[in-house]
Amino acid sequence: MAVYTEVTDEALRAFLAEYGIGELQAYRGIAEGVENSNYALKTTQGDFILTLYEKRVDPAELPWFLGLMRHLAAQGLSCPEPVPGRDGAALRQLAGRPAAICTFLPGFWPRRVRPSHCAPLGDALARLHAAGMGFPATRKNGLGAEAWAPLLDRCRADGEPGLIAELDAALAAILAEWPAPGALPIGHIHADLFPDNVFFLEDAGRRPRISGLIDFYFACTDMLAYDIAIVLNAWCFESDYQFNVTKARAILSAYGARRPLTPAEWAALPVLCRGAAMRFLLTRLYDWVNTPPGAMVTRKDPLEYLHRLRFFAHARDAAAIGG
Ligand SMILES: Nc1ncnc2c1ncn2[C@@H]1O[C@H](COP(=O)(O)OP(=O)(O)OP(=O)(O)O)[C@@H](O)[C@H]1O
Ligand SMILES: N[C@@H](CCO)C(=O)O
Repeated sequence: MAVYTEVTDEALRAFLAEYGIGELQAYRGIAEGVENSNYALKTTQGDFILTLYEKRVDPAELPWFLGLMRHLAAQGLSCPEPVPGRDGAALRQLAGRPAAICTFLPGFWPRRVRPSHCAPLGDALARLHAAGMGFPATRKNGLGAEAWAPLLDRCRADGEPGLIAELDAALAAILAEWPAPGALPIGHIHADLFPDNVFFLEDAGRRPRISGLIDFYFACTDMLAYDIAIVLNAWCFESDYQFNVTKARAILSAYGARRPLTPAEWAALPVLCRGAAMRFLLTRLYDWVNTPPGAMVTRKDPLEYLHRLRFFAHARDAAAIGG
């Protein structure tokens, strides 16, 4: 579940009085998500999402995330748009936590990814990258390549020794090949565009179209192709860990129709995919060894990403992963 901070009825009504978004009619905590506390609000003026920012989000960075979301929405990308209070401020305090209200997006995230989700996804990722171009402020990727060795060290004492040894070797190989700064095009990337952060609506023929992208709290300024690598990791593996090259091709060709990849990006794609697998493996492993038994949060399985890492380690070139 992800309601770490409980909000009382009274506190919420007092909070909403600072906005001009109507009277509260109903609200409920949202069980999904692991990072922040989320509430769905219904007011006399419509539906909204209230987020209370928890552990991993640095409050000093919230203006950047909210500013990026505002910028992307203004460029026509469908994403949550921060709603300002009567005083113009979108970032406020509630129940002792930084909090913001954003617009509600309709649609559902795909519990089972079908190939037909993948072209719209690739297209949306390219649109996101294009829309981000005019946002001037940058944010370093706090979970980028230089964060991985320290993260692995913090898992070392509690991780299974065979696994830690495999990760040590894999990480050394990834870092040895990692693109140098400036080698690939950079921009603002989502950095966590998993199926649960992409909402779809379907027409009568079950053809999905994207209704919006959510959860920009890992967004940062990094290699655009690294965002593609994250998406290939998160969307293209079946439950038996088989890589679905049809899905990957659909993502890559729809993305490339809007922004063709450079030869250097194609060449780097396999190592970027290994790096992305390593990043999610490590954060999941860290959470796995540091979440106390009985905590009210669903831990995600790190080993899913070990299988992905092993797959990408055998991919000789981009053609092996759908390029
Ligand atoms: N703008 C929005 N419109 C509609 N629903 C939303 C919106 N933002 C969040 N939600 C709902 O809240 C859930 C959790 O949101 P989100 O993924 O941002 O949380 P989180 O705690 O940051 O999770 P994680 O980082 O684990 O994905 C979503 O699956 C969705 O159901
Ligand atoms: N998408 C992440 C969770 C945090 O955003 C994962 O699946 O490990």
